[in-house]
Amino acid sequence: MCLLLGATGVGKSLLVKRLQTILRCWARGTAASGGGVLSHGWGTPGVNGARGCWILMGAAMSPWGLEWGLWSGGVSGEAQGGIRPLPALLCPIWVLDFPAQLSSQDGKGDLGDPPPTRPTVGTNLTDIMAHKKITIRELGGCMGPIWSSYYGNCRSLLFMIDASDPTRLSASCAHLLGLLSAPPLAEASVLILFNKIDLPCFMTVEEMKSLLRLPDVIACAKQNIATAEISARKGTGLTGVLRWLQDAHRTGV
Ligand SMILES: Nc1nc2c(ncn2[C@@H]2O[C@H](COP(=O)(O)OP(=O)(O)OP(=O)(O)O)[C@@H](O)[C@H]2O)c(=O)[nH]1
Ligand SMILES: [Mg+2]
Repeated sequence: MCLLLGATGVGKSLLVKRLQTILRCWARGTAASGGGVLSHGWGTPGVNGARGCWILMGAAMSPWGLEWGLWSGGVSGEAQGGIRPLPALLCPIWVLDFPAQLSSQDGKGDLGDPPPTRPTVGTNLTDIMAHKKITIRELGGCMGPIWSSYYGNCRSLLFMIDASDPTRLSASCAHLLGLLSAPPLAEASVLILFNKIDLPCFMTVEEMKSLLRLPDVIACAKQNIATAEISARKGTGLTGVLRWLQDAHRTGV
């Protein structure tokens, strides 16, 4: 179980929806390539080499680019974007792996318009398949007073902070310290997410971390704590969140 916590309106529900969209997209991509995830290596152009080039280009562009490229299978990269198929008899084939970046500049492109969300009153359970099934339990920000009833059986914890609204930092800090000192969460891996980095803010994330005394908090906490800067709206940093979840849930529940 992964707990997803944070004040109301920080973007927890949108994050879960975006993670689902990304995973659906990857699942379709791997299915289109015959379910085969290509590994680094060499192949013959025109057989699987050209397709390998396509995968490289698609993955570098976006998951949608990847899907489109695979559907178009066999169309040369040159025709679609000025990337020439490699002329040699053997050309590299790349792993169809997590793309490093899933974002577009306007927040509408790759992942589509952000789906609407409503304040979560209560709790939302969502299963995602990131190599194995991971259940994410979002607790609405308004449930803060009773979050602790849900700490049991928690392997990982995503704690979200609104990076566009430093006025709520002190409340987030109090919540975070409460979580880190809760005995049932002593073994959990913790990822602190600074969300909404697409919005302008008068304070940088580094300044916020320093205000939160985050280096000291991390040094003193029992848990393994990582941080990430993301935009659930644009998709920035979400592949990193999925990787982190995979690692945190590699064993156990
Ligand atoms: N600009 C921007 N808006 C975001 C981002 N993430 C979420 N939002 C918006 O913030 C608002 C609140 O998002 P939710 O996902 O409902 O927030 P929540 O944390 O689930 O809130 P509760 O369920 O009330 O605890 C919505 O309008 C989202 O579209 C982001 O990265 N950037
Ligand atoms: Mg919500």
